[in-house]
Amino acid sequence: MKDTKQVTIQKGQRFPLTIKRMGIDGEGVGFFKRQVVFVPGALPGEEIVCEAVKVSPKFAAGKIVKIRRASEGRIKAPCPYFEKCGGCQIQHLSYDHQLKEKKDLLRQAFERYTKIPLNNLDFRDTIGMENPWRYRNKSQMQAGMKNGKVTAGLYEPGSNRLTDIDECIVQHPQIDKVTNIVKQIAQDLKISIYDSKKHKGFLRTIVTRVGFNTGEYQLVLVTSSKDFPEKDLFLKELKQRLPDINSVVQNVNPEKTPLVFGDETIVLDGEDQIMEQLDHLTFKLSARAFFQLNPEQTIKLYNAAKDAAGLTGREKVVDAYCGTGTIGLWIADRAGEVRGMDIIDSAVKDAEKNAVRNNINHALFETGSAETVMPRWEKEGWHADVVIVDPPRTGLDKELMKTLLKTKPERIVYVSCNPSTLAKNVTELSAGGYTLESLQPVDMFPHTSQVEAVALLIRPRKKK
Ligand SMILES: C[S@@+](CC[C@H](N)C(=O)[O-])C[C@H]1O[C@@H](n2cnc3c(N)ncnc32)[C@H](O)[C@@H]1O
Repeated sequence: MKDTKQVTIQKGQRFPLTIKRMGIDGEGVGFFKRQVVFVPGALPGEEIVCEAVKVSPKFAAGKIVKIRRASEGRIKAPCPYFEKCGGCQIQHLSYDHQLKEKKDLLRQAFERYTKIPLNNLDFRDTIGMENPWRYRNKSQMQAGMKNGKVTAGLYEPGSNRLTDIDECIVQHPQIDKVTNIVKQIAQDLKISIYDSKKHKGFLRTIVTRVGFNTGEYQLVLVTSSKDFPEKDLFLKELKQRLPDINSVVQNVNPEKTPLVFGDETIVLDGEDQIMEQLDHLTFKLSARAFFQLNPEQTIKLYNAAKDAAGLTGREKVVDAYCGTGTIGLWIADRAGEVRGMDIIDSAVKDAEKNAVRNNINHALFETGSAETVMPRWEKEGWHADVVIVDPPRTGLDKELMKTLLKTKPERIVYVSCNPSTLAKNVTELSAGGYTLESLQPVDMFPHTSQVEAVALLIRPRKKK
C-alpha cells in the first residue's frame, strides 16, 4: 500500500506549539497535527508560536515567533556571542534544568532503543559542576579577516560565517589571553590569514591548551605551509607578552580540508609538550594528543567508571578504545593487570609513557582495533574479568560485540558520549545475557546538549 501520509505543515505557516522535550542538539521538540517539529532555542514545557522554516514528509523545522509561556528554567544567556557562535546550545536554560534535561536525553534514548523498564533501574541524576564556567582546557579558533582586522573564533552553526570571539566564558581565561595576543601580533606583523575558499594565506587556526592543575600552557599555530617568514619577530613579540609560555609549536596543514591538524609539527620555542595533573596521575600532552576537555569533570567521570568496575585488586581489566590510557591508568591501583588498545599509534605511545611516568608497571597498551586485539588476547588465554569501553560516537564495533558476548567478562563498564548508540549496544548486550545495573549521566560540557554516561552491565552468575 502507498504511504498516504500528507504533509500537513506548509513552509511559512505559523501555529501554536507546546514543546514536549529536548532533542539531541538542544532544540525544542513538539508535535503539530501529529507531525514532529524541531525548534532551536525553544525549551521543554514552553508554549510558543512557531513558524515552519523547513518541511519534509517526516518532520518540520521551525523558529520561535513568540513565546506565550516560557519555561521556568529560561534565563538570559550570559555570553554575548551565544546566538551566533554555535559552541553552546542551551546557555539560556538554568544549570539545574540543564542537568535534568541531560538525564532526560538518556531516558529518551533508552525508551526508544531498549525494552528495559527504567523504573527498576539505578538511574542516577546527572553529575554536574559546582561552577559550570571556564571549564574547557583547550580551544581551536579559526583565524579570519574582517574589514582589514584579524579575527578568530568559531563558525556560526550551518554557515561559513566566522564569529570573532574575544572572550569565551566556558574556556580557561588564559586561552582568551593567548588567542587575543596572537590575533594582535598577526595584525601588527601583517601575517597573511588563510582563506579556505581560495585555499590561500598562511595562518589557519590558533590552538591553545592549558594544564589546569599545573598552569603550563601551549600555543599551536596551524599554518598552511612550513615557511614562516615572520617567525623570529612573531616569537619575540609573543615572548614579550607571554614570558611564561611553556610551549610554542607550529603544525603544518597544507591540505584543503576541514580537519584542523596536518601531519607535521615543529617546535618553535620551549617544550614540545605540557604537563597536566589529574588527581594522583600526571600526563604529558603533545600538540595532537587527545585529552579530555573538562579536567574537573574527567575526574568525576573516571571515578564513576572506577566505582562501576567494582575492582578488588585481582581483576584483569581491559581499557578498550584507550586513547592515551587515562582510564586504564586511573583504575590501575585497584586492578591486578590492565591492558588497553587504540587505533592511533601516537596515543598508544603516549599511554605507554604515561604508565612509566606514573610508575604503573602492570599496564600494557597495544596499537590496534578493539575488535581485532581483544579476541586475540582471549585466544592467547588472557581472559578479561572487567572490560571498560569508551568508544567513539558510533558505539561498539560488531566484532567486539561478538567477542564480548562470547568471552563474557563479568562486568562491562560502558563510558559513552552518545546516548543512542549506548542504548542500542545495551540492547544487544542484554540479549546476550547481561543485565543493566546502573546508569550515571555526567555533564562534561555544561551549556551544550552533550551528555556523557557510565553504564554498568553485569553477567548473571552461573547457578551452581
Ligand atoms: C572517546 S575516545 C576515548 C579516549 C579515552 N578513553 C579518554 O578518556 O581519553 C575514543 C577512542 O577510540 C579510538 N578508536 C576509534 N575506533 C577504534 C577501534 N575500532 N578500536 C580501538 N580504538 C578505536 C579513538 O582513536 C579514540 O582515542
